[in-house]
Amino acid sequence: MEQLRLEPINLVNGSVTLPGSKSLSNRILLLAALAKGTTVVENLLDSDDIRHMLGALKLLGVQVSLNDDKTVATVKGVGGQFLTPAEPLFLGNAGTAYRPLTAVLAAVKGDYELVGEPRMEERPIGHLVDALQALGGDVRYLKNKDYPPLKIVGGQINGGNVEIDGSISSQFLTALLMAAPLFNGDTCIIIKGTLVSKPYIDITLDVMARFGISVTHDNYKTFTVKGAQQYQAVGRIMVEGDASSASYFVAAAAIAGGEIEIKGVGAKSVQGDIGFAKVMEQVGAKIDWYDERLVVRKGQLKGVDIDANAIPDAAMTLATVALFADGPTAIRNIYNWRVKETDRLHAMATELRKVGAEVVEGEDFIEITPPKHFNDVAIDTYDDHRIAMCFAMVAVGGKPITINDPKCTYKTFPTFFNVLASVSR
Ligand SMILES: O=C(O)C1=C[C@@H](OP(=O)(O)O)[C@@H](O)[C@H](O)C1
Ligand SMILES: C=C(OP(=O)(O)O)C(=O)O
Repeated sequence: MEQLRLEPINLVNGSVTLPGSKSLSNRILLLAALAKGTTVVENLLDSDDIRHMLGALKLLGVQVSLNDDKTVATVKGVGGQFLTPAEPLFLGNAGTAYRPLTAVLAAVKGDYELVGEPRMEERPIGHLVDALQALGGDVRYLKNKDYPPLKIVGGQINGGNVEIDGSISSQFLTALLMAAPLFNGDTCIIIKGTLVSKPYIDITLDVMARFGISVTHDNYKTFTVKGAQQYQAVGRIMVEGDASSASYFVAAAAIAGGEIEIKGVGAKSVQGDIGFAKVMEQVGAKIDWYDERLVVRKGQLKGVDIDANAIPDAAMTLATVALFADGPTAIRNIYNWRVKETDRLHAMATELRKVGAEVVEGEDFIEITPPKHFNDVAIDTYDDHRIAMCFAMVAVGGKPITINDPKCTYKTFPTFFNVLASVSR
């Protein structure tokens, strides 16, 4: 197995231009494909999750041309007329490809099989399939009930009232919202249970609006979408920088001496993970806010006790910032860490303990007391890009660390370690 040795970094300095947001890239590609007309997508993320969406769209008969560095895509929308693919759509472990495609393909004519990596077969999708089946969609499990892979016979869905459980993943509601304009009639979606990861719904509504579809909702409890609508191509659309990827550089500047300018997200971001920078201000970071960039400097870091339900991805970065805070940090209301790339609650607890922290792993929370002494260890990454990236903060804090399988960052940020090296002094 490949390993990456990170020597202590005491100072960070310079400017980072973020790659495009994963959440925005995959939503925009799918809606551009469904739309009538051509859309040019700028600052597209080039990573595994996006490659899986692009691969699926190609098999569905959508023409997408990419520039040399794969950050500009010209998408010829097919107006909702996909081809039946000659082979199963392989979607890796990309939730932002698998879930929205499931709902959309249930609503357009054709036969589809959606498959993924072994971990994808352990990530639940029952709440979405229940809702699609309740609407009359023909979606079947090919292996285990409630889990991928799926067989879908797409066709007309009439719409109507439908409940969806929002307690495990917001991506199920995102998927249903994106598909609902394709249904014959109007749809009223009623949220059952508490909706997790709520800010991702704002991203979905924002992207749908850019493609001409408005959704009304009553404080995220019920959502109403008109049926028989067509997404409209937007000409050119620019993908914001990835706010989750920004979290590593916000943290790095807060931990080490120096200053980092982070270009691509700021006060105007539509991504909820920008909230991580607000949390870091509570922790002690010094941040200057601009519309589309941040400038971050070190502060005296203290432990915090936060509800991180709205920022599940960036909250992993807080767990390694906690190693350098005065006093313990508690990160709460993060049960769904357990159903992502790996069981992240268990994996983070295990690896933080290896470094020397005292850790309490609750069913839906984690408490971290900083180490008295740091161990120079190799971090297992469980095929989870965010574990690899957030444990780089140990080196930023001046302690050597080894990252096993560093290429798992390719899921969302293939150049992460190079970008980190470019600001490390
Ligand atoms: O909709 C999205 O783009 C995402 C939603 C979140 O998932 P959950 O809603 O499953 O928490 C997040 O963790 C994921 O990385 C991206
Ligand atoms: C949970 C994540 O990914 P996915 O979109 O596959 O859910 C993530 O990127 O942290």
